Amino acid sequence: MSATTPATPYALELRELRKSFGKTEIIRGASLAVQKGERVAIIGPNGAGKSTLFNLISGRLTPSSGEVLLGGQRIDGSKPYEINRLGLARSFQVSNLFSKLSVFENLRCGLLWSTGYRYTFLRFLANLHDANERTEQLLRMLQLEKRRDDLAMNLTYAEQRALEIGITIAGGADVILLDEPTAGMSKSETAHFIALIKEVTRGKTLLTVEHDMGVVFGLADKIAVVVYGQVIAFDTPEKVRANPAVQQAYLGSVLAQNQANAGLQAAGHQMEGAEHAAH
Ligand SMILES: Nc1ncnc2c1ncn2[C@@H]1O[C@H](COP(=O)(O)OP(=O)(O)OP(=O)(O)O)[C@@H](O)[C@H]1O
Repeated sequence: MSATTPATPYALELRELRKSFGKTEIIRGASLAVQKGERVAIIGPNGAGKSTLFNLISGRLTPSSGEVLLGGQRIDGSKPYEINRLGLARSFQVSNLFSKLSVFENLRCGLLWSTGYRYTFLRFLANLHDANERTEQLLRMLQLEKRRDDLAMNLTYAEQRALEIGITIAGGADVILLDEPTAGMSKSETAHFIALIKEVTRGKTLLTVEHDMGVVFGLADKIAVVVYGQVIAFDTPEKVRANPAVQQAYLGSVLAQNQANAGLQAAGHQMEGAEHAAH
């Protein structure tokens, strides 16, 4: 036996990842190490390379150089379904739901697909009972029990997003990638949905690409700031918010913009106060 105990591998690790499209390098040596169970929001300006990073992690794109490791195992160069089998699932857009299947059937398909039922019919039968039970559990978790037998196409937008996340987690992957999970939702739907995501991904490692700072600060244990194809900061929300390099490159302007409206009202009150003091 070796005298040194190997350290627990990261749930997901990017090592000096690079990706060029033609002559243009878009990902320029991005590194990131995510611990098991962490919830990470990837933020950054438009065109910084966030979606490209997601595509490199999930196998949709192959890196020009560098490594992607899932639980310590190299996955760069593997196909998306192989990466999925190894325990990484990525959310799909609503349009990828089976619109003419019921909510229950959509979830069960997601579950059976990831458990590899299609190899043999006997395995399919053996899995079916378990799959039905697990699907019922998921329905409860997603708060979609009342919609169990409705067709996916008849759900509200927020319910479709919930179903899509349900399908993503159905196969039991440990690492989940969600692309702007609350995009297009109202404020109250968003708040509810953040709580739902936290609930259904408890204990899992979660990465989201997110533009909405409310969602970022509500959901993430850590924030990875991507600027010009590199991860320029990776830390807790408080530390990222206070990081001068992040302020300068990105967050300062975004937060300033987000707070502008609220700030106007506060400024109004301060002005009133100042006028009273002057008199
Ligand atoms: N397949 C591709 N071929 C050529 N260029 C691409 C390809 N995919 C992405 N790009 C370019 O890479 C850059 C980064 O794009 P990407 O979508 O990763 O950024 P992003 O940070 O997700 O942006 P946004 O926040 O606007 O969604 C962009 O300039 C984009 O045009």
